[in-house]
Amino acid sequence: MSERDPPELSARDLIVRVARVYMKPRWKGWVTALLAAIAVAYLTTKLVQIIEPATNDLMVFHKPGQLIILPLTIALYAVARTVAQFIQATLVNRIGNGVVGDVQVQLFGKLVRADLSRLRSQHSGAYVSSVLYDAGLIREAATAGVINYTQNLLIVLGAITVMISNDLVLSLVMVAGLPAAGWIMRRFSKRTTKAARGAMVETSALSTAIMESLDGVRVVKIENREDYEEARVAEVVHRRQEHLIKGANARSRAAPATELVMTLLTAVVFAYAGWRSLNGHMTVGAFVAFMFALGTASQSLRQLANLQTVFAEGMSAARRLFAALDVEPEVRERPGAAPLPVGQTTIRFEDVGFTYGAEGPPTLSDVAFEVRRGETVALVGPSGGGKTTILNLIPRFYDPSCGRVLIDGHDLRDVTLPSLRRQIALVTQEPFLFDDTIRANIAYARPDASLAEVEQAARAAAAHDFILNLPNGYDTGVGEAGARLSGGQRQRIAIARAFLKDAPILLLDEATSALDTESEAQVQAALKRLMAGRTTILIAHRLSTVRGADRIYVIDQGRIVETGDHDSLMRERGLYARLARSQDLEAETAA
Ligand SMILES: Nc1ncnc2c1ncn2[C@@H]1O[C@H](COP(=O)(O)OP(=O)(O)OP(=O)(O)O)[C@@H](O)[C@H]1O
Repeated sequence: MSERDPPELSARDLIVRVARVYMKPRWKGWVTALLAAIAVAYLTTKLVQIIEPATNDLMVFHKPGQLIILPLTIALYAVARTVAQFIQATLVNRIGNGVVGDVQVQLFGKLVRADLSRLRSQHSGAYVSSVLYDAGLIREAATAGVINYTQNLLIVLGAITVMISNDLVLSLVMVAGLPAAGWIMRRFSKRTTKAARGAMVETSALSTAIMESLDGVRVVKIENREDYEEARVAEVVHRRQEHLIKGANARSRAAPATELVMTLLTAVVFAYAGWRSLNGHMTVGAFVAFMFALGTASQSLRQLANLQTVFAEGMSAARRLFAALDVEPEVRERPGAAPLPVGQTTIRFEDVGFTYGAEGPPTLSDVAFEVRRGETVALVGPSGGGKTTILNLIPRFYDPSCGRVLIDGHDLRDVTLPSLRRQIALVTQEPFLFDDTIRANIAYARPDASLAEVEQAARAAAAHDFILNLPNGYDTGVGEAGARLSGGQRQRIAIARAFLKDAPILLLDEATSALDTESEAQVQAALKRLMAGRTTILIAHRLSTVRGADRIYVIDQGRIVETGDHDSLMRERGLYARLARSQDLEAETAA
């Protein structure tokens, strides 16, 4: 039941795709930023070029006429360059953050629609890290990275041109040194790529470890495991640090190593230029200009070396991003799927088999039953028998591995997902509430519902009175996952949500297991009202709650092993009777 994983993309495919998806919609700004970067490179080259006449005319030939013109020209070039740099930076920031926003929204959109099996296969911390961290890395590579790279590359080329026009032989000596610098950059780039990948994996592990410790904070406290959790997180932090240090080292060594090559070449330049000057073949201006060009080129080369890391990290992030975006959910609508008509809402399982994951033993085998409109059917049986799995197949959280699930004769795989899920209300063991107001939580399925409708649903769910006693009534915030409410209150909010949704099919998963007697009585009464007139499938561990069901299916090891009402099943003296007896015994012991 796993989704199909896409093949890994090559570097070229990644670049093309980042350009198509994120850069194309912003091409005007991006091209302007690139033009600004080219202007910066051009003006830098101009500044390099002017050094020779400036030095010769002012220092060697002492031309007073140039005293104003040359410094003024330099100042003009410098101001123009700064303007171009401002334009470039502003655009790069705007485009970059736009890209981050796009990536984050797209990634979350994909996650929230992904198969349950996939979402369950990874900790949510990993998704959080991906949404927050990877997006930033892609931004850096796709905007600042590309534009600065172009700029610095052009500056290097410009500086080399100036050097060649000055002295061909000397330039050839310098150009001969470039492959050495290139080799160093490639070497370090490999290391940074590796470190970037490692850091990403550990960033996701870190979010996971932190979220897990906080989610389970009560267990951590009661078991005095704070030190252990701290050490666990410290270990991940340490591993992440190792990768970050390796990456940073490679990055910071790449620049000085490139610089070393350039400085060694400078020594060669001095030797050669000194010899030429002694013979009267080189002016001071030419030499100073050459050295200035060399300095500019080497600074840009250093920047290029640094940018290798940005690209390496961006590529790793883009690879992860697209791998996540390209996963096609298994549970999806067939082409031409039609809405499920609102009809009798008879649910039918036909020889359904189901296996979690690609292999492993089947969780369900030959499950066949029918629930007609308005009936209440209970699923009972030992823990792990497959009751929740049966329930999960009805809203298509998963699809059966074999057999069919039908509503009013329509195979669920042939109907549209929203139309199917509109007809189903689900109240689970641990109802989930969002960190929002009571009203928003009740109206989650119908955000347009009026306050009167929300109140009516809350009354039916025996929740209205306690809601009015809260500080802000229906506008009271419930806290993270409803933490400010009791278990019974959360249940009743979930029941109110189901009332408001008013769906013809009701799925109840052990809705009253965690409540005290008084809460349970209130919740039971509310559920009874909710079930009236709806097609209901109810899972319960406590058999006392299923006595009123029209039929009871006893599920054991993925199969229906007994069927009947309470009395007939008791007479059968099978598994149900045994479970009932053991629960009576427990009740007596508890009393
Ligand atoms: N996401 C999953 N991935 C793999 N196996 C799973 C998954 N969910 C459940 N199972 C396995 O499927 C089997 C049936 O689980 P299910 O939750 O349907 O049982 P249940 O009858 O509802 O149990 P309980 O009464 O304890 O809630 C169990 O063996 C369980 O380990």
